Amino acid sequence: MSDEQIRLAELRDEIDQIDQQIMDLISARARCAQEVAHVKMGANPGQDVFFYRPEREAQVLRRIKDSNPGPLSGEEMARLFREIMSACLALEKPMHIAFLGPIGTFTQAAALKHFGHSVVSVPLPAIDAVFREVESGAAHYGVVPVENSTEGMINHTLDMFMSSPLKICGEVQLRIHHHLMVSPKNKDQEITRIYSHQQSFAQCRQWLDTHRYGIERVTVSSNAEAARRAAEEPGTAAIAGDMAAELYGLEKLATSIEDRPDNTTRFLIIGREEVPASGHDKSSILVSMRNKPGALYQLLEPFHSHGISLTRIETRPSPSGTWAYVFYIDFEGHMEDEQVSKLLAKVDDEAVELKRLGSYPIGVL
Ligand SMILES: C=C(O[C@@H]1C=C(C(=O)O)C=C[C@H]1O)C(=O)O
Repeated sequence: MSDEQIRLAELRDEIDQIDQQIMDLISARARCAQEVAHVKMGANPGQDVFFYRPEREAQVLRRIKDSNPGPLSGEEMARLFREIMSACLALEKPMHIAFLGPIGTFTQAAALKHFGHSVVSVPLPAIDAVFREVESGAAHYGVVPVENSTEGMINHTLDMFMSSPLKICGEVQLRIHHHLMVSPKNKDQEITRIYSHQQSFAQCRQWLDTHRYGIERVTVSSNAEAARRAAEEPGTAAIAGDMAAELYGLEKLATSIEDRPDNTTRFLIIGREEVPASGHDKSSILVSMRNKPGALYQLLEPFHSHGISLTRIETRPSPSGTWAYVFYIDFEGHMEDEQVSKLLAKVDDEAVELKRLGSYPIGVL
């Protein structure tokens, strides 16, 4: 054998030995997780056991990213541990995660990015159906889109929080890449119709006007539905993501056609319990104010005086009456923090209504 062949064989033997150690350690870790499940069940007999601990998972992933020695990037290493934790949690309790479907949507991709692939992901036809699935207990958690960097807030999600008892338990961001895709069997046919979701058409408007001007654009309920139709109907194409292309066997004619290169959608994890502090958290509230001069100043001044950073403020028409508004506010910190607790007491004094939507770990992946 040549020197290179001898060296290759030595390295492969070393990799085999390391793989055995990794497998042994992951198995030992999984057995620990099983023991943790028993401890959780014994801690509060007869009460709901929340096996999924968002704050703990965020701490694990953040520590992995911060202590990663390379050569893999911190993101890559955290994604590997995300899947290990997902498998460990599934040993404790298989998580049922409802998401805005159908299968193949960006929301499903966000759900799998946040929870890992060892969950049972359940597609629902609309955002309110996702809320209802979690409220009823049919799903442990839900994943819904809340804002896009190009198109702004998803109002249906914000409006659901006005009436739902659910809490925000986490957040996850996804870079959104849109592709123009067709069925391979129709690849040589002229495209006379393009299917996609309204948000996707809006995020690719300039590209379409430049490269596919004049072709009919038909809005459908989701990108996955667009891909399904393009797979079945000759002369049609879809704008959708990688998951939909793979799911429906479509070929990409043009990739990453979104107008803004940083096109990102933020998703919320909704659940039935409040999340303890992880050390790197944010909070969300809904506040309705009397419609009088200085109302907005009265609402925002306490954030300044208590040194709390706002990360998002949106207004929505209040269901209670004409021209009354509800403010949807995200800010840094956890509601258990002393300064945040004082802030919310002050806001509560000024507001007509204050609804605490939840405190949750800042997204890690
Ligand atoms: C092991 C636990 O249960 C779950 C699994 C975790 C893990 O694999 O690290 C972390 C948090 C929980 O979602 C735990 O609560 O510590």
